[in-house]
Amino acid sequence: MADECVPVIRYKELPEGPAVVLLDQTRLPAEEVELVCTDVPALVDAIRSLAVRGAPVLGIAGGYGVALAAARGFDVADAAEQLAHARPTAVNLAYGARRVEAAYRAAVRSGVGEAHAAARALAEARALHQEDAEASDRIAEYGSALLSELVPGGGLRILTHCNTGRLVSGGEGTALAVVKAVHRAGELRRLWVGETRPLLQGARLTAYEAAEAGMAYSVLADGAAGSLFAAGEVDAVLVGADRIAADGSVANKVGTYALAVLAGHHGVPFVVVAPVTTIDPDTESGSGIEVEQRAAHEVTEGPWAGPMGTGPGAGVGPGGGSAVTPVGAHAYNPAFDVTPSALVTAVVTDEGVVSPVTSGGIAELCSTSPGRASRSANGMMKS
Ligand SMILES: CSC[C@@H](O)[C@@H](O)C(=O)COP(=O)(O)O
Repeated sequence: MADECVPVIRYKELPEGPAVVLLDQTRLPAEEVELVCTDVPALVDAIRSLAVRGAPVLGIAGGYGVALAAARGFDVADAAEQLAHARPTAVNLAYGARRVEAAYRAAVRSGVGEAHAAARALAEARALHQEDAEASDRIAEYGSALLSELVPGGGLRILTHCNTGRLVSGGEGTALAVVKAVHRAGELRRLWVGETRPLLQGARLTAYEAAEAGMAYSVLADGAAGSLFAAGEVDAVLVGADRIAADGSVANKVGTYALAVLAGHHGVPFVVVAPVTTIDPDTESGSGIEVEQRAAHEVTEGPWAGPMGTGPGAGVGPGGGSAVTPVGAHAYNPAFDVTPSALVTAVVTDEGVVSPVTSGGIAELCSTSPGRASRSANGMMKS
């Protein structure tokens, strides 16, 4: 990450006390604005409004939020509960909150006193942040090596969905970290960026990161993916994950499943990239993953004109945007969908690659993964 970038997330001592300071992703790419959260409700709002979003950084936000509660003398158990449930699908959020809560509780039990316990909570949150940055580097290595096996010869045209880069991570991200490594190696011909309706994480955020990295990229309407495959323009699909069940089913941004079906039909590798902390062995299968349902106005109003944008129609509809549907239109707005493992060529993690994607392969990875081991050792509870 270049020095001049506004940090995606940090815990900062301000004159008015400690705070979690976020790069407000709802304002990108128009402006880089920081959002200062001095209490847990403000951070929960930031998580729900997607000012901070994407599985790994949600874990970091959950961790810093609990540390903030401890430092400010709020009820830590309540804070962890609020944060763990702020959004239901990305397992990392509950993981981060519970892990830091467990560190705080262990410190309190050891009798070190509140101030030291708060310091231990912050140290744990910082460790989580650092681990995620390191995981990102390993993911990039594993992912780029896998791609050169799957699609030898370079000149790759990679299709991605949503945003999986530095904005979702302590490091360079997950799927986009792999793309960045391929780009640095001179082997990326084009990054196809699905716009990712309704909130345009692809068009707004991935395009922003692709431009920042100097990649050749094109943004496409989600509905244009089919014709792109039919034209033979896609060599591989790389996406992130919000939760991977024990059977290898993958919950990710809505629209991912359609891309997996297209990739399967056209014989194109479909690769899921995530840290091991996104694997949830307690969720047996995809049908057990809770998919967040979001407000109708995200679909019925143009995000470009509302809180996610700066267009002339801002502020017109009930959600703050300008209505694009008839008044009273109902909407179907799941934030995620679930792709069965049979459609996934490989799951790339910071601890290795699972391919073919089977429950046995996922279980084996978890059993040998230090990340997964520390998760249970730190008292992660299913939320
Ligand atoms: C590495 S990020 C993977 C996923 O979290 C990402 O693809 C995604 O679906 C994010 O959804 P969002 O609703 O923007 O939080």
